[in-house]
Amino acid sequence: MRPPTALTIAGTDPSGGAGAQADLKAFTALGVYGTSVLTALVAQNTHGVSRVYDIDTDFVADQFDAVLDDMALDASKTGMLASAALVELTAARAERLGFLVVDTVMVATSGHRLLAEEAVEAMRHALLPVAGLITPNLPEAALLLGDDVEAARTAAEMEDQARALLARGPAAVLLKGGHGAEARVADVLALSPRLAGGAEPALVRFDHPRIDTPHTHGTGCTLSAAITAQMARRLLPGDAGGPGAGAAEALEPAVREGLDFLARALASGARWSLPLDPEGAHGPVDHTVDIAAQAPIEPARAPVEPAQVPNEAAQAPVEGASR
Ligand SMILES: Nc1ncnc2c1ncn2[C@@H]1O[C@H](COP(=O)(O)OP(=O)(O)O)[C@@H](O)[C@H]1O
Ligand SMILES: Cc1ncc(COP(=O)(O)OP(=O)(O)O)c(N)n1
Repeated sequence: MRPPTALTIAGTDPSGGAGAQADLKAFTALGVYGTSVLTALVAQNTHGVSRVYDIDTDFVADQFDAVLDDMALDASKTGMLASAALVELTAARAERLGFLVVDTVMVATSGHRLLAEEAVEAMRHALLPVAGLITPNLPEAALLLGDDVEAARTAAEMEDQARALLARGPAAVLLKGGHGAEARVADVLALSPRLAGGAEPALVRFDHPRIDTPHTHGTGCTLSAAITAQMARRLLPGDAGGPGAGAAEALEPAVREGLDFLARALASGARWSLPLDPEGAHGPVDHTVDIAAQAPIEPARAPVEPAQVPNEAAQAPVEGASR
């Protein structure tokens, strides 16, 4: 038996909240076998990115070969692609990636560039046309539409931009509204006519309460990975390659369940205090939220309160703890 299998093509986050680490956690949490092709090594944590170490394009190609020569993929997602060369390398392999979710990562919340400026054009002409779903946030959607386009501010503008992005070739667009400030967050899913099975694009609006938390590091990565995992679980071999009947039926529920998973992970992560210095930190979401709910694991020690950290207190064995 082959389990549902997915690939993330992404940069790293050693602190575990974003990038390939977040993607693999989300795949695992949702019962999907995760594989990875790393595009850049990023020194970052809940306070931001300090350094990016590029990986040679030919070594990224070798990683693709290692996975694709060995395993069949139901779905894949891209995160940080770093350069135009890596955007094009990925696009050239699209046919073998299963249903392809493109998270159009460009700039980290901390302001660090994760995609070279000149690579935006490669994303527009090479990757958008081969994507099953793209998941831009508001600033990314504007930039994909043109260098002088402004981010959408209203629901009507979001719908217009989602439709305009569909015209660039992806089978579907999820325009994420997390960057607004309203009490409710709205995301718009636009399905191309070929996916919606009609003459016009179909629009679905997802509206949910904004969770009051500073811990939003990796929300975009986690959402796109959760949708990828849901597609991998739903698609039969043969469905994934094009926006056929299987993908059309699977996509809306996959997006809905991906958003629900993220909402649970955000709500649970809101109670965490991982950063040693909480001032200005954006902690991760809780990818284990469902696993912990299904099979509660007895804590090996009492939870550490922030005041006990650092460092010796966190490392000293807690009395009565079994490890
Ligand atoms: N505080 C929040 N409460 C609830 N949902 C959120 C919150 N922040 C972000 N989201 C959701 O997380 C997803 C990613 O949001 P966004 O911040 O727009 O993208 P990115 O992380 O790529 O910049 C979206 O679906 C958005 O609705
Ligand atoms: C390696 C890597 N890839 C992507 C991101 C961006 O993560 P995202 O989920 O869009 O949100 P922030 O972490 O920027 O809040 C990243 N930081 N690192």
